Amino acid sequence: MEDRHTECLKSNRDFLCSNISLSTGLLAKLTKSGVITDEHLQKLLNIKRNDTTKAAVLEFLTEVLPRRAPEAFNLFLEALSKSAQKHIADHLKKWLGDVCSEDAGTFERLRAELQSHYKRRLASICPMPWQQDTSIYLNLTDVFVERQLKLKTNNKGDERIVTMDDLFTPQQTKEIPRRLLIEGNPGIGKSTICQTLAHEWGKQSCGRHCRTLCVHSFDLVLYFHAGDFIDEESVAHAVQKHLLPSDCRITTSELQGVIEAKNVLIIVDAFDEANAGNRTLDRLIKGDILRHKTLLITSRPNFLQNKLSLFDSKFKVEGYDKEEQLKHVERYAAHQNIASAPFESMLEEESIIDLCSNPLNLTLLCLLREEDTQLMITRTALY
Ligand SMILES: Nc1ncnc2c1ncn2[C@@H]1O[C@H](COP(=O)(O)OP(=O)(O)OP(=O)(O)O)[C@@H](O)[C@H]1O
Repeated sequence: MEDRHTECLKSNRDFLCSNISLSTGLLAKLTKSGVITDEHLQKLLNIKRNDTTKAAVLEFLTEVLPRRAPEAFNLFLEALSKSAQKHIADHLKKWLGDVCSEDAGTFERLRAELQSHYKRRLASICPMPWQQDTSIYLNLTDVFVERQLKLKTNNKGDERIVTMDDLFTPQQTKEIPRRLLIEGNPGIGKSTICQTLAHEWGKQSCGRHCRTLCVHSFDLVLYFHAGDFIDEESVAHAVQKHLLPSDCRITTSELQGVIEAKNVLIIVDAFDEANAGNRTLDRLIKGDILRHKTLLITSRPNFLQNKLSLFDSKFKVEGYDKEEQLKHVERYAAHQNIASAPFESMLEEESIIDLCSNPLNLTLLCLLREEDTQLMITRTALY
């Protein structure tokens, strides 16, 4: 039986014990629809005969009904309605309706808070976060270059190139992947992929990601750095501390309820930076908690070796190809409102050609080139 139905029976126990009549009509309907077996029937009749109807109802509510299949609750309501006890079925339905609308209210508030958080915090990229004072910000939507990923298709090392739109597409097993891993070298664009996914979701509409099972198919997207889970006993605690404003009055148990009930994508960036002693993250990856939710982890290579088998889909993100390099510099130039020719010629410069396939290096080279278009960029200038 579903948790909310068990909760409903528990919260209305007094009312039900005082009001239900275990009539022959009700018992016959419960037996016919398979809510109770002949054995249950005999037991309930014995209790009713030797004790009271209340005691038999209590046995039914606590020992029988909660252990039956998920559909048993609705069959029970149907049996009540058809045996002249419709007012009891209506009472339970109303209780459920009230609780669901409370949950819906919490969900809507949480969704709105997260969307506004992502819209505010993730709209720009800061390519040099270590330079706090003179930080340069680039508009994510303007400069983002769509990435190709390599999806591992078997254990022999075969791979297939996919786009970001294919991230959540079911692979061989035809089941929606629940544990996804993206690995890639430093500066290759893992965090930017995560940021884009959360930011796109925050924008509410599908936009260009509408062709497949995209990020908008999730009710909620929870976007974390791996370090956000350190010392947090649950995902709900991490949401409250890292994703919500401190005056947002959604309790951790409300958060837990919404996370359990909804279709949630949990994005965790930079496993390599904060995996030691990170118990909640470990439990998430193993599926000890929230195993039916979708978890997307990013990491530099070789940090998840003993956990690789836990992932349904494994992707690699590698350096830019020539076309992506060109897009990167064109978008950068358009963003800064300057001609792209000097940036395009930079891509052909012998001394730095190998550096241009790394998005971080290429961004820094663009910043250098913009500072002084006469500057002949050398590797030394970059470092
Ligand atoms: N798809 C992209 N489009 C445009 N710029 C990008 C893209 N990916 C990365 N960049 C640029 O490269 C920089 C570094 O990328 P990012 O932080 O995503 O790399 P990373 O793989 O997470 O690195 P690390 O492992 O060191 O954390 C970004 O700040 C951004 O300037």
